[in-house]
Amino acid sequence: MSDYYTENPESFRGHQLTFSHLSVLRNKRDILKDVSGAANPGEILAVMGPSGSGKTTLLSLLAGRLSPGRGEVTLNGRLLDKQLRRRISFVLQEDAYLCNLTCWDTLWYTALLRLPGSIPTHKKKEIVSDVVDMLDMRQCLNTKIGNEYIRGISGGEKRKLSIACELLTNPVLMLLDEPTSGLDSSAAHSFCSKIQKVAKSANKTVVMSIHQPSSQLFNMFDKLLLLCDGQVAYYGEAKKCAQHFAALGLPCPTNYNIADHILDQVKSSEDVKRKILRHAANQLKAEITEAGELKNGTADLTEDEGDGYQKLIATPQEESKKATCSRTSVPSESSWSVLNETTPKKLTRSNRVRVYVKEQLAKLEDVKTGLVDQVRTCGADMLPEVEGQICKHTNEFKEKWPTSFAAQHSVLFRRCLKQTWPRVLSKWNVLQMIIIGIFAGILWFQTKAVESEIGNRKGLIFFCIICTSFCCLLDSTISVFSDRAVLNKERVSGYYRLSAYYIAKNVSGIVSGVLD
Ligand SMILES: Nc1ncnc2c1ncn2[C@@H]1O[C@H](COP(=O)(O)OP(=O)(O)OP(=O)(O)O)[C@@H](O)[C@H]1O
Repeated sequence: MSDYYTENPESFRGHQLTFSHLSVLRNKRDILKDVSGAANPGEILAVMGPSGSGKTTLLSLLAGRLSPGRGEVTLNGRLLDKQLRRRISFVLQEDAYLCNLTCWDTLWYTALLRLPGSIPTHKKKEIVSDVVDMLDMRQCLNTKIGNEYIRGISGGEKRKLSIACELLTNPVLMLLDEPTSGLDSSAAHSFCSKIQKVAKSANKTVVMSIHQPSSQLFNMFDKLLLLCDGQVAYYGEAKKCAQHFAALGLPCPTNYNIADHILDQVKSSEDVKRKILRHAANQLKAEITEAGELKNGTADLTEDEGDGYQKLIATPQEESKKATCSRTSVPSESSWSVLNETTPKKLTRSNRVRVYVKEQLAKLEDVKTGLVDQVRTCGADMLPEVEGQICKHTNEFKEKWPTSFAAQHSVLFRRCLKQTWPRVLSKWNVLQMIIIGIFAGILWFQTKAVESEIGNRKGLIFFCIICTSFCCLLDSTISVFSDRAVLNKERVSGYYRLSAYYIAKNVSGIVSGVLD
């Protein structure tokens, strides 16, 4: 794997996604109601539910593309802002592409548009190559994407391409909306194992909505969020879900796919649904009460201690233990038990939390002092370099666009030409031009070079100009509709400025029109 995925420590450390009490109301109907949960780095959170249960709406909220009526979404404790939103990738159910480009062209132009201009070209090629290898896409690199008229890459390859385009930017969070729809169970399994590999090796947080996974696929998920009519029917470890439903008196029959079983239950009678939802709501309430008890214990902490506490209360919840503990310095289950054993029994729970927070803050202070000392021992010369690196990373993510206007225009111009080129050079277009040429030749054959023929000659020039302009205009008008989905997708993801696209499209249209 390229060091691009690991060299930025901030991104490799991973981002924990937390969403709490999300509610969306549309046309007086609760599309989502009080949905809470979390997803950890290196893990896959699967969102399941019957059709219309609110999976896509939830993913749109998590991507920051929709504002919730209530609730909040945070990444590593920070509310989603414009800067963070740009580091989230959202792969839609139906993705749009330029049909005449090959997979390699698509990836390469995406890399040129989305990777910061400061990365040299050879490094960008290396990154694209790595992503191709990660998703095992070598065999379709030179195949056109295609559309309903042009035979192109398969549905599964299209899904991989969508994910590859997003992986190029090294996102901190990947949201995939039904990435396996349209794939057979073995293709879906192989696809998800690749996603799992990427999540684990690059420490990405992955949330995917899925309809009806096979049992093999279901076992790959670390956590599961089951939705029923926009409400949480189950949230927790995927492998504990069978046990949970059995405890509710709804055991999964032997040799039956647990994913199918739980979907059947949330689609069954109103009584069963109510029972499942009530139980999930009670569970959530219990967790909130526990968190509330812990929070009360920090009322008299200082501001710094309070910050440490926020990290601490995130960890007792079962879901956040594993990943955060391995990557960051938040306590693990074992540290909780150590804490319980080593602190005097008379201390209340809130006081134990306080002692623990103080210890952790002291440790962090030690680490900070150690780092400063290390830099000092290596020589003061290193400081400007370190500072420069920090500023570079920070600025790269603060800048509004990853590349300059000129670079965007140049890439978009080449891409537009590549997209229109096959049409300009198509046999039908060449034949059309020959017929128009013959027609004009017959009409204006052997026009004499005398004053009385000036009108005729003007007519010929007018005909040629109108013919070229209309072909150009018609082509642009048609392509606006076909390219619109691509433009929308790329604009929402912040690929480029609209002005750069508009100018590139027009200039390439004129060039193709003249060559036509
Ligand atoms: N803007 C809107 N106005 C009114 N209703 C909406 C709006 N957006 C979504 N809905 C409704 O909200 C419900 C949830 O939609 P959503 O697309 O999130 O479901 P889903 O679980 O992703 O479904 P599927 O699995 O079929 O893709 C649907 O019943 C849909 O009709």
